[in-house]
Amino acid sequence: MSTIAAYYNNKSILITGATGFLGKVLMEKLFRSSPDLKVIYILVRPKSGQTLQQRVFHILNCELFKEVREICPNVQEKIRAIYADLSQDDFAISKEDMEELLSCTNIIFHCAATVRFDEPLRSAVQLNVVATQKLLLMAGQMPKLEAFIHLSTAFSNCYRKHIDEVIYPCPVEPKKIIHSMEWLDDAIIDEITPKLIGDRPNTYTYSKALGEMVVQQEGEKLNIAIVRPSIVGPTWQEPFPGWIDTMNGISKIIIAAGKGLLQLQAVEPTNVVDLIPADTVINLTLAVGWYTAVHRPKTMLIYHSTSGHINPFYCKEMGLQLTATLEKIPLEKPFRRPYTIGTTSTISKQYWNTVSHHAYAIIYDFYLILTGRKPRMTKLLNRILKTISKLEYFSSQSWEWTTYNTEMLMSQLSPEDQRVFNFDVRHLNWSQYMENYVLGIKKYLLKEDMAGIPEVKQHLRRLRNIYYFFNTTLFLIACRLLIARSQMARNVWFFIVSFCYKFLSYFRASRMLKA
Ligand SMILES: CCCCCCCCCCCCCCCCCCCCCC(=O)SCCNC(=O)CCNC(=O)[C@H](O)C(C)(C)COP(=O)(O)OP(=O)(O)OC[C@H]1O[C@@H](n2cnc3c(N)ncnc32)[C@H](O)[C@@H]1OP(=O)(O)O
Ligand SMILES: NC(=O)C1=CN([C@@H]2O[C@H](COP(=O)(O)OP(=O)(O)OC[C@H]3O[C@@H](n4cnc5c(N)ncnc54)[C@H](OP(=O)(O)O)[C@@H]3O)[C@@H](O)[C@H]2O)C=CC1
Repeated sequence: MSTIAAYYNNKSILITGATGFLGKVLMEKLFRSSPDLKVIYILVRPKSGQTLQQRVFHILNCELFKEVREICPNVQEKIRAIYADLSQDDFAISKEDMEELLSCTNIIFHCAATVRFDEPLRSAVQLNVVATQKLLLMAGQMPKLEAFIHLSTAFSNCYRKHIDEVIYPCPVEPKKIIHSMEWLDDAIIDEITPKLIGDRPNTYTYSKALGEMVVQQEGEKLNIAIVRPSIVGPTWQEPFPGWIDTMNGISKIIIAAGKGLLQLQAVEPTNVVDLIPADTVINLTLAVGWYTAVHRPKTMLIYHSTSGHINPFYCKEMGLQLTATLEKIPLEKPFRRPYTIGTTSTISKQYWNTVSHHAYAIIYDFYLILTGRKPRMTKLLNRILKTISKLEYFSSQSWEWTTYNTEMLMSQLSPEDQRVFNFDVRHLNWSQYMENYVLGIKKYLLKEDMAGIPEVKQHLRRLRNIYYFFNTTLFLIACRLLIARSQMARNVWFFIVSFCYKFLSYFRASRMLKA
């Protein structure tokens, strides 16, 4: 049996952010690989009118947990959902629940965070820094705690091009930031936010960097490690390929491209898209949990979960794969045929934005008005372009992450552990992965009907014909206008027509001779 899987058996595990994308994949893998674990405590808040129990029921009944439901029929009994709101001072956990957590927890996986790039600094700090600090305080009171694993992001120091497995301190101490958030009003915080975040693009990356500093400073007495994934994509292999249920940045680009709404993305074709599958991140996280608890490294280790250094996926390749896949597995109701253009040149971006986005939206809205309907495409397009512009910082650059600790950990694993907790992406086939990515988006995120694919393909063929007809008409109109105004254009036009005529006559004559 796998040593790591055996380690988690009979353990009481606390997970924050279990209702999120990575939290679900983490719980699933734990139940699948170590069905004899004692209990998983999850800190959950009621949301969207659902109680805690309804949320847990919903998670356990999703496709991701299909295999777990068979392997571990009593899975419901092994999950203890604890009411908690991490943005509140004491997490709003009841006294009894807190006592149970403090006395029983063996391992903590801290996944909860706000991942919105445009979160106001106050909320980002509250969740990604203050909540982390409080959880560390709680961890310090847990006599049975063996390891505390904190999920951060490989982009917490994205102002650097080369990122090592170390903490890079922020100029202002987290404690000072936390303190200032207590008395400054929102308007002032908004004003100083750009100065505080400095070269970072948003409050997310900044607050995650502060969170790491807090982990380093306050977790000194704990057995602690940080995992930093890059851009997390759907599952690669486990429990099945393509599972995804989150609309993160890159999925937004894929959906907008699949719906034919977005053709241009600010990317340098030779840049690397550092995608990492969710199951790879979770296998590494579980291996880190085991290693930290059993081998107790003297210093806190940071592990990068990235792909670019060993199996780079270039933007150009991704664009091509995406276009090909979206032809094979089209998304429902496309506005236009999916096509991808990647550029970072301002002039080129403006040209393609006008020709490829705005012109179509205006024409379509005009058509809607003519047919007595309300125009909506320009509004939708502007909204999508605004959203996508917030991702430009990440799509237009490349980073390099060192992975010595991740490689060291891999070398410490037995062959069986390397198989069961595989986090080696060297053999990941990106073309296959992209296909499963689109399939996963279609099936699990957009919940579209697979049986409708032939109909969509037919619709795409119609769109292609409209596109050719439209372009030919435009070309002919342009020629006609030019001919009317310029003797030179007239000469060129007559030359082309007479050349074509002569070629056709020759072709017909030679065919008649052969017959
Ligand atoms: C096509 C050409 C392709 C060419 C070639 C191909 C190569 C491509 C290469 C790509 C390179 C890599 C890219 C890197 C991306 C991520 C990097 C992550 C790095 C960090 C990693 C981490 O550690 S990060 C953790 C995860 N964190 C996120 O990943 C961001 C979360 N995200 C947000 O922080 C918010 O999203 C943000 C963004 C603030 C906007 O915020 P926002 O308010 O402007 O926009 P919203 O998202 O709220 O959407 C507002 C309304 O637009 C509607 N809409 C939105 N998209 C739509 C759509 N596609 N189709 C229809 N409709 C859509 C939506 O349905 C809403 O409508 P309604 O309001 O009616 O519901
Ligand atoms: N996804 C990605 O691309 C990447 C993610 N990461 C990191 O991985 C971790 C998990 O990310 P991911 O799963 O994608 O994020 P999600 O947004 O999918 O999940 C966030 C989780 O945090 C919980 N949460 C947020 N606010 C509160 C609160 N006030 N009280 C209690 N719980 C709260 C959410 O609960 P609820 O369901 O109630 O909202 C949810 O379970 C994060 O730390 C993130 O920074 C790092 C790199 C990339």
